[in-house]
Amino acid sequence: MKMAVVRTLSRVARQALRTPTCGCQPITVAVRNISFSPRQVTSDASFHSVSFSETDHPKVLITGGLGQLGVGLAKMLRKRFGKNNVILSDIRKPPSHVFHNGPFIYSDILDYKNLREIVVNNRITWLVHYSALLSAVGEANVPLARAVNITGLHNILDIAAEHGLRLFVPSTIGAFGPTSPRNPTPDLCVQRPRTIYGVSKVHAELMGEYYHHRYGLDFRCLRYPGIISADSQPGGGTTDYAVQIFHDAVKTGKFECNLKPDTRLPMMYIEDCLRATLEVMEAPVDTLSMRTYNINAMSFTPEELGREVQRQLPDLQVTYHVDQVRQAIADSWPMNFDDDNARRDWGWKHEYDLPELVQTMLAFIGSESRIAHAN
Ligand SMILES: NC(=O)C1=CN([C@@H]2O[C@H](COP(=O)(O)OP(=O)(O)OC[C@H]3O[C@@H](n4cnc5c(N)ncnc54)[C@H](O)[C@@H]3O)[C@@H](O)[C@H]2O)C=CC1
Ligand SMILES: CC(=O)[C@H](N)C(=O)O
Repeated sequence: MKMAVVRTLSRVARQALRTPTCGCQPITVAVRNISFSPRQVTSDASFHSVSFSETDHPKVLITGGLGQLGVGLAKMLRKRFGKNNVILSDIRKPPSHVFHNGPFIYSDILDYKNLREIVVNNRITWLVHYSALLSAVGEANVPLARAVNITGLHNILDIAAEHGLRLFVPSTIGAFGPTSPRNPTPDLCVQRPRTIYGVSKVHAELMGEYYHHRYGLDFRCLRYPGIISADSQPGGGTTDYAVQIFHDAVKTGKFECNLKPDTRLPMMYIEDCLRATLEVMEAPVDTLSMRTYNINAMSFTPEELGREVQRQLPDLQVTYHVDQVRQAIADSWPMNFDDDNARRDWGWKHEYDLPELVQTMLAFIGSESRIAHAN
């Protein structure tokens, strides 16, 4: 009796593997090659895949483009691919310098139809998905973080798969947790983050890789360290202190840090981060042995950063008033990031270490503040 049941189950399983009953296509067939959408399958579906020859310029859409990273990325991509080939989008109103520097469009990633209309009407071929709630603001509003970072990502994945887009989704050092090896953290290890931000980013990594294997989606993902930029403000993360210190050092000569002096985290200057993003997007498929890579540049504590800033501005006073939420998050994140695979596979190489970072940031913010005083 038992053997008969086992035989029947094995037969059913073999059949199920041969002929999917879910209406899905066999695993080996890429979604764009057979005009099949994981979201919308109709009996008379007539989707066509976008033909994108490698010699053409891509047509890029950046979601969440008004945050810390999007405007800088658009500027770099527009230099390379032409102003009108890169569209910034967000749910916020763009400042006038952004609005007048190239195409901007309203797009809420939770509105699937609107997203699809933008992709179709503008013949988008690359999608850079920057919309997200970061670690600290995510903990302050978990339902919204879950909606934007998880439901929004589902919309992006389906649209990218349906229209044969090359999709970049950034992940983060925050995709690791207290049980991950922290010094250094390799690409593949335990990932049990304790924030909704981290959980949503692990979900994004896994879903993107799943869509790649299941539907042939050209998904590419880099885990960014904390990003430091002079002309854009961070959006509510744990690593924000490393941007604020430069503004306060120049403007007031005093900085109150919300992390403990010995909290070590991986960091990167924005120029390196944006260049890495373009490089991985342009990397030939056969160089990518993985679809999610760590990238790194440097690693420091608030105390070490303060000392380096004081080499240029010796009067800077640094004090500490620890934010318990951010400290708990930082204590669960990598201290150092192992990015050997990115360096080996597609030639990743950072240009800014701590001294160059500090010089560049102070030069930029100092000259802005001198211009502001002169006006
Ligand atoms: N800045 C950093 O240090 C790091 C950033 N990343 C990732 O890079 C990406 C970009 O980061 P940032 O520019 O720093 O983020 P940010 O927080 O500065 O900007 C995110 C943008 O998403 C937009 N947004 C929110 N809800 C939206 C919705 N429903 N539809 C469309 N847009 C929406 C916001 O208006 C905002 O402009 C994020 O995915 C983030 O997780 C990863 C690691 C480090
Ligand atoms: C490292 C990140 O992902 C971000 N800057 C944050 O601190 O939340």
